[in-house]
Amino acid sequence: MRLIIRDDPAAASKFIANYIIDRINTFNPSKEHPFVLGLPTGSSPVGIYKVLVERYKAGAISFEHVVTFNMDEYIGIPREHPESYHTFMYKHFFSHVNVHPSNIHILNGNAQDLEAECVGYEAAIKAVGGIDLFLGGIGPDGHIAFNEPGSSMASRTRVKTLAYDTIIANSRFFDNDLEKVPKMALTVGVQTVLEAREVVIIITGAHKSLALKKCIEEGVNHMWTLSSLQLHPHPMIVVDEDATLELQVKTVRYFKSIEAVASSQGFEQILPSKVRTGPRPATKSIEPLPETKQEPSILSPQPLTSTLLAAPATEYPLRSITPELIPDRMGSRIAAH
Ligand SMILES: N[C@@H]1[C@@H](O)[C@H](O)[C@@H](COP(=O)(O)O)O[C@@H]1O
Repeated sequence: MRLIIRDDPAAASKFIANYIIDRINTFNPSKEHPFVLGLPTGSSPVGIYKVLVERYKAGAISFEHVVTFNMDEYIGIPREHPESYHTFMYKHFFSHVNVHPSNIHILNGNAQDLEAECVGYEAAIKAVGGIDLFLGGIGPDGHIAFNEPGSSMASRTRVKTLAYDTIIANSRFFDNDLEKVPKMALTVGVQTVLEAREVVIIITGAHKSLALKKCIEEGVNHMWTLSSLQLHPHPMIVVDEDATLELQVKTVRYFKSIEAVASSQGFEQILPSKVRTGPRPATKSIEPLPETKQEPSILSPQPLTSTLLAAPATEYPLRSITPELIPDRMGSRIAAH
């Protein structure tokens, strides 16, 4: 886990935008080998999109070969609604860069068959070889995408009822009228996020500081679904100073010192080159275990346990099927005389 602390939301956003640009450029995507980017909505990522658009206009990045998957979408409001996540994404990002409309994926909250929509979304992610980098934000209750407290850590894209706290939080976008806030949404699951090769989260503001504490200083807990990142091999959380208010001083100092020492040694903490540039597995998003046992190092920080824990739920070892019950009576065990 990397925790990057910056003075304010603008500096945190700039750090993430530059990180994403660096990742895409290093990956050097092509039509046959596109970079697959997971994207969030909400007020937190707005500053990131702003920098990405500026840097695109300055010629620092192209989205020509970038495929996108959004995290979530409300159910029951038209796509053209000013607060739909479709509208949000076009307003803040897609309309300003050269991403191909055919490469954009956003869940359709008005699909006739919502279940089929979710299954198809997971299949589409798999078909492009999995998500390279999932960018996300969190709610004040620590939810990632719309994976509200109590969501299964093995969850996948599905219909979700929104928590009352989230409905209240989101009412600011609906004239502060709870009645107008959609109560249901489609969302990628916790497991969908964990299967991305890399996850980057932005958290800003004192109102999210308790969630940050729960997610990084305490154990994995389905009541704070961001804490699932502790099971991911390459998570990075970027925060502003306000978001650290509930953290212990030693936690803040620890993560700051890690970053300072790394840069004093002349390098950033980077991903193993295979994760940065592929080659990607055809259908699985998790890298195969190395054949020879490798000691984890700064360039290969992937211990065996994290690989196993982040493996798709379907790949956990299956228990053998319980045999049919055979009727048995104590009497039948007593030898006849
Ligand atoms: N489903 C979205 C989340 O993906 C987002 O992280 C959260 C935070 O939004 P904000 O950044 O506005 O606090 O809002 C909604 O709940």
